[in-house]
Amino acid sequence: MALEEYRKQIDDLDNRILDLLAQRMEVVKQVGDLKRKTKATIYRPEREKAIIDRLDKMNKGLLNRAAIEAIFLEIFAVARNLELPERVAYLGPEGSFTHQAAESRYGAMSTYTSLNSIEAVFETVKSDRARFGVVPIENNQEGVVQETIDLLGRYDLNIIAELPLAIHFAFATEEENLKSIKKIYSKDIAFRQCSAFIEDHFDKGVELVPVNSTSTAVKIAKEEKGAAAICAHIAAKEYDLPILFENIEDSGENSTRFIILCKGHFNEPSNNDKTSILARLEDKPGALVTFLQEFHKAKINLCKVESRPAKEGSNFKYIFYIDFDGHFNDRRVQKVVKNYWHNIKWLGSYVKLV
Ligand SMILES: C=C(O[C@@H]1C=C(C(=O)O)C=C[C@H]1O)C(=O)O
Repeated sequence: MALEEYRKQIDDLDNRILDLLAQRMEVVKQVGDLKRKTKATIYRPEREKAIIDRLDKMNKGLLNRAAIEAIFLEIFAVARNLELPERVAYLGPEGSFTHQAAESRYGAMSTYTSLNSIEAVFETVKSDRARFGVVPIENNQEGVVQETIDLLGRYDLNIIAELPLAIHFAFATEEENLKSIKKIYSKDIAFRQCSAFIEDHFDKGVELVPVNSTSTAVKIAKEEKGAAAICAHIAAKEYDLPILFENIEDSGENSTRFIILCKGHFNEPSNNDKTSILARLEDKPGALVTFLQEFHKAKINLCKVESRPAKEGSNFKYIFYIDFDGHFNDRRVQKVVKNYWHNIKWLGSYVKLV
């Protein structure tokens, strides 16, 4: 068949896809009206997961699960926006990895607010200036983001979803020749994670200048002669700084887990959930062991236990951040927590992705 004929077929199929999408959005609008009347929640991650699971199962074509997910997450994002445009606050600046994570879930049609600190994201969601907040909670090379854990204790917000993102760094500059580069701007953590690349390509004479974000690094490198930035792909694109090398990080397994925060939101069980809690246990020998043994006895898998010193004025010495498999409503989970009501703060139960 000639190219023109193939293209004709593609055009016809696109027309049908668009028509079907418009029909889908009509139904979504009705769902939106219904939800507004009943004051129900717009974002239902467990329903979105169920749709993707079902499509993945019935799929006989060329698409794999990742492709189905990429297409449908964008459709869901547009759908939610049609039900009720909802603002998403994230730890900025624009072009940060958190921005990239937020866009991967909320798509191109949502309204975003970039904020300067993790606490500002909590505060913005708390005071209803945004419906959702996206912040990092853990990097597999650097460990947990302690500020996020502490803020989860201080604010009454819920974790409604987790977002794992593979972190890749790019090397971007206006210079065409590496020899002309005198200064490299980036975040401290990025220099550490790209140390082999820097050693392999530059001598000791090059100055590594830490700045507060990789987006700032890009902005400076865009203006300054002889400068380069180590940054997120999205940041270089945003400021139109040419990328010379992609994926320059030492370890190919650098990933960050982000969480989505929301006020007063409860996800229905999805069959593959994770629950996060904060536990304040008495300062006496064996308190933590006894508590954790309850999970063991109930055959509940613990994914993470992090201890944080309790702040002054508290009767407790340590606070433990705990992730475990299962939904808070599961009978097994309820059995464990029923003797610990006073010690536990439930943070959220959400679809497990990691
Ligand atoms: C339409 C709904 O609202 C949202 C959009 C969805 C969709 O586009 O299919 C699914 C779940 C919700 O996040 C719904 O709850 O069914």
